[in-house]
Amino acid sequence: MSKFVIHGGNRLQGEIRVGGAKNAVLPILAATVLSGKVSILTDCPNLKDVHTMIEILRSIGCRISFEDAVITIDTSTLSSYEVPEGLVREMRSSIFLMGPILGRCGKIKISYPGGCEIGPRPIDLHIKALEALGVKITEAHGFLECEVLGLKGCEIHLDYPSVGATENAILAAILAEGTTRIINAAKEPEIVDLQDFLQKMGAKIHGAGTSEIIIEGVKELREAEHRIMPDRIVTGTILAAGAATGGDILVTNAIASHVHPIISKLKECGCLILEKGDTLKLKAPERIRAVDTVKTLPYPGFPTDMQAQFMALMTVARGTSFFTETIFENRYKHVDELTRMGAKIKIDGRVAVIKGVKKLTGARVFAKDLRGGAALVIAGLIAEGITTVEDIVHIERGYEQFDKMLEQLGANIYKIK
Ligand SMILES: CC(=O)N[C@H]1[C@@H](OP(=O)(O)OP(=O)(O)OC[C@H]2O[C@@H](n3ccc(=O)[nH]c3=O)[C@H](O)[C@@H]2O)O[C@H](CO)[C@@H](O)[C@@H]1O
Ligand SMILES: C=C(OP(=O)(O)O)C(=O)O
Repeated sequence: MSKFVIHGGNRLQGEIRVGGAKNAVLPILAATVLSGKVSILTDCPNLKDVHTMIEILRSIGCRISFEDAVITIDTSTLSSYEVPEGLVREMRSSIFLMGPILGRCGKIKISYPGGCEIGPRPIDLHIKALEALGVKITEAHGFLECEVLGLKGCEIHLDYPSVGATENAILAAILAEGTTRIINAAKEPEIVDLQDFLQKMGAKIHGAGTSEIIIEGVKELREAEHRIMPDRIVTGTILAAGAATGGDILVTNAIASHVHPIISKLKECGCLILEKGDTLKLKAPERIRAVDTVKTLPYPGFPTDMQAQFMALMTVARGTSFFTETIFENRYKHVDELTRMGAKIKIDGRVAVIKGVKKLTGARVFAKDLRGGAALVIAGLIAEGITTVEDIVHIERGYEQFDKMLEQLGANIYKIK
């Protein structure tokens, strides 16, 4: 298993460009199935999850090339509605294929994706939305067998603004007959990016970014080209790393409005942040102040995908902060590892109390999940001595060449394979 070795203490300085978002490219890749034509996606991140999605799409007959951040996909050759179990188990996001394959073939057989490192992650809301559109779903032996004679537009009230369920419902409704309204939809920017791509293919959809999305079903879609939106979580992670090290950095290809909840917390910590065009400049004080509270919420609240990285930052802040994780049940696995590095953190259910210390000390720690792993890298950048972060396969699901990005900003970090 690969690991990162970090010699802590360097202040991050310089400029870095953020690439396309994992959480945008995955549903968009699934959406390409709907057209049965060629789609071209640019600025795609070269990540394990993206390769898994490509492998799944190839296994059901699609033709794909991925070179220099450009994915060209021809879904006219789709030949199967059965998604291989091994690949579905590898990546939860394979569930995004339900809506498009049902739209295109009227059938899908897919294994239940199950839970993952950050919690049980049920798919009841996806199932309810698809059933509302007329899909008959049978669950047996760990598989979902779904069938529909013709999807019918309807009103879908989501009990919770689930990002994935909103995306799956959109994808199923695009080729349905009539109008679908998704009420209490998730408002995340990745849903707006999905809408932009679908509109380029000729879909009739509006409202993404608000809590009500309206789709008029169409019979056919066309070829489209789309540039994937910048990854707001990578942007936030780099800003947090800059803040933790007392840095002075410029992040390019960033959309400031997508990271406002993070920027506002960083300002509370004493960082100066300047937004200009598609750049964000951060200048951090030598030692940041603790923020009182961080509560994860659906967008535009503070993102759960930034909770761990921000906690790493708070471990060395002046003062005490209180975190509440409201989205996932099991997203504090980084806490034991941060504690091993000298952090003072207490957990009580969904609340974590972080008492800032003057310094962390380097240690051998294990990434247990994607963002928790990124948090350990940030901790390693500020710790005294050497930190080894093991099991970085988790980190590499969501960060392309994380070590190289940080090295470009002056960090002393390298990867051992
Ligand atoms: C690929 C992708 O885009 N992943 C993101 C997406 O995940 P994902 O789409 O899985 O997250 P959801 O918004 O669906 O999940 C939020 C909460 O709803 C629950 N839930 C969800 C669906 C369902 O059918 N039933 C149910 O109970 C989940 O267990 C969780 O507690 O949004 C999350 C919340 O911003 C992010 O952390 C993930 O990075
Ligand atoms: C939890 C995440 O992703 P996924 O939904 O792909 O597991 C994440 O990106 O932090």
